[in-house]
Amino acid sequence: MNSTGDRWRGHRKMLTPAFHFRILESFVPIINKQQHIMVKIIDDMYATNGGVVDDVRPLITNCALDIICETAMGVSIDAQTDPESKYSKAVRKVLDLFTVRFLSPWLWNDTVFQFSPTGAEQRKTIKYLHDFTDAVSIQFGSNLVIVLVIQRKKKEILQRLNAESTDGSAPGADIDQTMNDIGTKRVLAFLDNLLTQNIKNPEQFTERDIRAEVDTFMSAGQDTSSATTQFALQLIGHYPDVQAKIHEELDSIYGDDPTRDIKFDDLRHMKYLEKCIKEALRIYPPVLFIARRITEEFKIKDYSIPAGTNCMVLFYQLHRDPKYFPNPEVFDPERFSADSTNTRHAFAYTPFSAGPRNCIGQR
Ligand code: HEM
Repeated sequence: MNSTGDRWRGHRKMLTPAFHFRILESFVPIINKQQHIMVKIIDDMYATNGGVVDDVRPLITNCALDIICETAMGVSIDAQTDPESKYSKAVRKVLDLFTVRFLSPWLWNDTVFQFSPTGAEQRKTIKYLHDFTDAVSIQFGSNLVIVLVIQRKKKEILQRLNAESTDGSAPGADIDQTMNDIGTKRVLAFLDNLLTQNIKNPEQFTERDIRAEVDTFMSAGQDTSSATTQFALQLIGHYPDVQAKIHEELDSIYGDDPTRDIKFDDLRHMKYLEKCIKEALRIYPPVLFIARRITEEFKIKDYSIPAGTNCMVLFYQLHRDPKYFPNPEVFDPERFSADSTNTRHAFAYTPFSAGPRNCIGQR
């Protein structure tokens, strides 16, 4: 996410196949496992708290964290069942420190930030997260088991690769076949995909690069997804007519068995819910803005923007332009009916950004 130029282009090309539909579909069992845990926690709270569930935000945050950890790294950190999990607290903290810096202009200067208590706290927390990515600590009850995930997984793949390579071909020659074989036994995480790239091109895609990409997935994927869910629930809660329609749609899918596992194909039938989520992303885009450094001078109307300028695109404001979204503060999922979407300017709504650096996890 922070790299530029050829390095970014090369990594983006390598990572794009990891977001293929087929791979996302293989994550459905993980999502089901975690959503069942969350529903049980909510049910228990409801039963023991006089029919009231006070605050679903931490539940959603922890569920999103468990899903992203398992899909990105193939390990479970049990954030839902162990709310004291040090890792989930550290992720939260890093995001909070980012907000503190953003709201404190005197900390924008890198040197000042480096010597500030906030900078020191951020360094400490990021170091913990890096160490975690290299050596994931999983808590099973009171036993702390340190698993060197990256090394362990690489070893597993290489052992298998060497065992299968009977014709004396170069290491890495059968890597795709080996990964297919491993994939028939367990769900392949993003990390497996990154390790495949590393085994194929160790110099072009190093173990350090793997760590950077896993970090990016964790930070880019977790907070955005959990914020979207929370904002969508809040908005739906304020609009009972919308809520009733969603209920009707879900009943038509799960009516005879409301507790059954979610299937990938169910998504195709959640047309109205999809519109609601899009509308929630319009009103409360989790990425409020993006920033770019201009490399070539260009003009907007009569204003000339010189090279070297830092520019921000404010999605929050863009999504409230009454020219494209009349009564912008009103939650109206019908803004995303096919007719409305087709007639609107393509860049009037960009919660996942647009262009070559848009969100790789959009689908
Ligand atoms: C509702 C959920 C999400 C939203 C609203 C969102 C939004 C965005 C936005 C606006 C950007 C562009 C940032 C920029 O241009 O500077 C971005 C980039 C990115 N997102 Fe997401 N994102 C979401 C979920 C995810 C998920 C689930 C993943 C991965 C598991 C992910 C991975 C990434 C990565 C790797 C990039 C950097 C792409 C690049 O630089 O080539 N995002 N996201």
